[in-house]
Amino acid sequence: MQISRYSAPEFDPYGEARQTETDDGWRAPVAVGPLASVVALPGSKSLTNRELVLAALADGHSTLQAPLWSRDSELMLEGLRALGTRFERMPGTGGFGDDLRVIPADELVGSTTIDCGLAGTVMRFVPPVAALALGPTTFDGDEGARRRPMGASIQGLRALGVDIDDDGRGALPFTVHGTGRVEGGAIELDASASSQFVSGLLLAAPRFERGLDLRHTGERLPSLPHIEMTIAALRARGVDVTTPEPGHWQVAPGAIRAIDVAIEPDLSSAAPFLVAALVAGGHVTVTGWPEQTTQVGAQLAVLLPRFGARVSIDDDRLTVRAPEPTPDGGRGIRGADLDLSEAGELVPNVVALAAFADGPSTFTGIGHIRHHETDRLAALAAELNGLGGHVTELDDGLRIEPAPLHGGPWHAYADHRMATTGAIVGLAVPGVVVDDIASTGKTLPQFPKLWEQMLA
Ligand SMILES: O=C(O)C1=C[C@@H](OP(=O)(O)O)[C@@H](O)[C@H](O)C1
Ligand SMILES: C=C(OP(=O)(O)O)C(=O)O
Repeated sequence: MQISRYSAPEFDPYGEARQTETDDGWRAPVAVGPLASVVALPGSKSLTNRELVLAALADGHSTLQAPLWSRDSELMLEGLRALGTRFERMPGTGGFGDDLRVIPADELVGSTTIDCGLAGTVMRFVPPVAALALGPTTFDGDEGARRRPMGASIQGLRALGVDIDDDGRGALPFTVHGTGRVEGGAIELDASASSQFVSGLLLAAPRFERGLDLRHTGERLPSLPHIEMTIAALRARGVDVTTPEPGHWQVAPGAIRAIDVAIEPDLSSAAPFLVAALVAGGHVTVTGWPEQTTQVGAQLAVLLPRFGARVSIDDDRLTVRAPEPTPDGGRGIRGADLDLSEAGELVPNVVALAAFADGPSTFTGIGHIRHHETDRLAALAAELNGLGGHVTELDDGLRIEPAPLHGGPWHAYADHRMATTGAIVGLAVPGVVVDDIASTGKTLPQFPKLWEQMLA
């Protein structure tokens, strides 16, 4: 199947990070002393990509202020553009690139191919939009994307009356044969592999003729805060969404209001910087921390104290301070046993923290992160153990027993959060070389520069 590879004419999300790589990879800088750093971060991936979809389906022009500009948001933009949405860039208000006006298509049109890259939000949020377009839309992506589960999206759309051609593997590539309308109605699906199956259908549901009555049938439902984020974004645009009981959502058919939205900084991208304060010592402040948010990254304010961090919030600045060092000069980081099912995207960075604790940690409820950009449970165990660590894979989690680490190669598996996890380890372990720091372009193209600035 022919697909058009990702190419954004004006913007190379990997360019900036690539410049910091040598032929071997990126030599993770070692922290030479305690940190005293202030970090500002660009917009949230999850908020940006939800608002792009909703703005494309809205009843007028919407403006996104301070959206994220990264590979995942560019792929979303290109996908929606291919279906007829128009975009106008305007001078930015957020310090990390332009603002964006979104002009919905009078009529969405398929007859196109959409590259999902490795973006879960693109592969799960755009097919329901393509179902509302007239004509066939083929979805494909990176090699790693073809391993990510798509069965629940495909079956869910079929149950709503949408015609889809696939090869039966429940994965990319597949073709949605849009007819310009989706009947909608009541369906069941198993979203235990990803909350994004639910979010994707909810986002487009107001445009289905009968709306949507969706029940999750699986035993577990990961990443609930991300579903709450979807519901909040819909409600902010006047959509009637209810949750009669856990795992059951109803969306009434109706207009999606055009609004202007300010995108919050990405609090999950804050994780490596805040974890750095514990690993290197000292303190790190992240600016623009929202007072109220649906972002799961806000849980860092309660998660990091479980490892001994001291967290304070002063206006819109969140500061994380390292614990008091132990009498023998240790970092004073405690091990912790945590169910991280809500916060799967924070796991890689938190695992790096656990590797420097005084005692073991066990993280459970995260079997689904085997389906993220890579099998993150296997990748974290392999990379830390390759440097002398003692990490055991569990069915739905990881056990980390701290062990002295040594330098060596760190594979990112094209996974932005594996790359930043290697950077965290390298703060305290000389000679860690990350093979693909440019993978951070997925959500944070400025990562190497911000990391250097934090250490300066
Ligand atoms: O809807 C979203 O924006 C996301 C949902 C979560 O996916 P899973 O439910 O697959 O973990 C999260 O891990 C991902 O980074 C972003
Ligand atoms: C799982 C993640 O991404 P995606 O949106 O591609 O699922 C992530 O960012 O950690």
